[in-house]
Amino acid sequence: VLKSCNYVARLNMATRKFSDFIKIVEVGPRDGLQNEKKLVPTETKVELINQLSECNLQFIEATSFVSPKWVPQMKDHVEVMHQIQRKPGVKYSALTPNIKGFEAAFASEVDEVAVFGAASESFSQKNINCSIQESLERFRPVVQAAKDNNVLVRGYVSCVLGCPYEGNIKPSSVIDVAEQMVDMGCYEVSLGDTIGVGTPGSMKVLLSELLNSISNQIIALHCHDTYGQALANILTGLEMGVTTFDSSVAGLGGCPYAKGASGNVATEDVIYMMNGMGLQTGVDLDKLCKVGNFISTFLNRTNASKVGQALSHKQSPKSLGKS
Ligand SMILES: CC(C)(COP(=O)([O-])OP(=O)([O-])OC[C@H]1O[C@@H](n2cnc3c(N)ncnc32)[C@H](O)[C@@H]1OP(=O)([O-])[O-])[C@@H](O)C(=O)NCCC(=O)NCCSC(=O)C[C@@](C)(O)CC(=O)[O-]
Repeated sequence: VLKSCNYVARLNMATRKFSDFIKIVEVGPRDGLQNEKKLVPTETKVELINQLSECNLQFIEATSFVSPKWVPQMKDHVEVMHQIQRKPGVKYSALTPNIKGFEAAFASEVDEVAVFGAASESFSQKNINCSIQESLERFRPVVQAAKDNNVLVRGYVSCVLGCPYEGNIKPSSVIDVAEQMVDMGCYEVSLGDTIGVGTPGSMKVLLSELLNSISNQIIALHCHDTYGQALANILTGLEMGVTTFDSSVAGLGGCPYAKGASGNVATEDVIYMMNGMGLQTGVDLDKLCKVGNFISTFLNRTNASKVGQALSHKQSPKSLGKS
């Protein structure tokens, strides 16, 4: 206990923050499912989101209002938003690549939207069919329309630590896109290690440069776990004062336009680590493990969360992972 208290004290000193609350953005229903080859029935998506809401997750990315030709799995975005049971206090968000997506998302009463760009030209072309600069021009009216309607906008930057088409990406390319997103009015920028190639070394280099111009309080990390580095990268972010992390129940996920990328870091694993460090997320790990088992069973695959696997063999996980 003493050790973790010391850690939190050091972390607070490093971050000049007086709170030990960590914001978790659950992206399983969107990032987790978008790459599934077989269409997941709308009722299963709705059930997943409802169960996640019961775990006290406060931010759930529910779907994306993208072209059904590009990502068929998300084509039931309207139905999903209409059928979920909204739990008071939970923010349900969606991706919106353009104004058409924003208008549909707004009509479906999303609480927040996210625009998504990249630090790699090739990935931008493959994922959203335009250059980085064109994408930023396309996001501007989305952010403006959202502002006019009091909807918060998050910005994603993909490929911050590597690109499936271009390899290494310079921090300056990430910073350039992130700064433009902040300038246009995004309240938070999530840095995506889309193919999970980053290490604490490259994460530290990126954040050291990026945090010179953007506050750690508006940065989120979105780590895929392809090379098993996601928790280590998150810890690096924590040590540098980042307090918002994206994750996906049961480690589901991958991007349809980033071949070979595995799922996001599992939410269960992140919560277990935060609990062990004495950091607060408010998330009920016991319930979350059950949700991870539910969706893994539905998809007929092994639960990719280490914690989910370990705890499904124990009787009560409640006392575990606590400092
Ligand atoms: C951006 C576009 C639309 C450009 O696609 P485009 O083909 O250049 O767009 P367009 O404007 O020429 O329109 C083509 C067709 O799409 C329709 N359309 C156009 N927009 C919409 C919309 N919003 N909703 C529904 N339909 C739409 C439009 O109406 C038209 O329909 P048609 O006339 O041919 O019947 C396309 O490339 C697209 O949808 N891409 C999405 C790709 C995607 O979702 N990727 C995964 C999410 S990003 C990710 O996973 C990374 C992240 C965020 O997790 C972070 C990380 O890990 O790095």
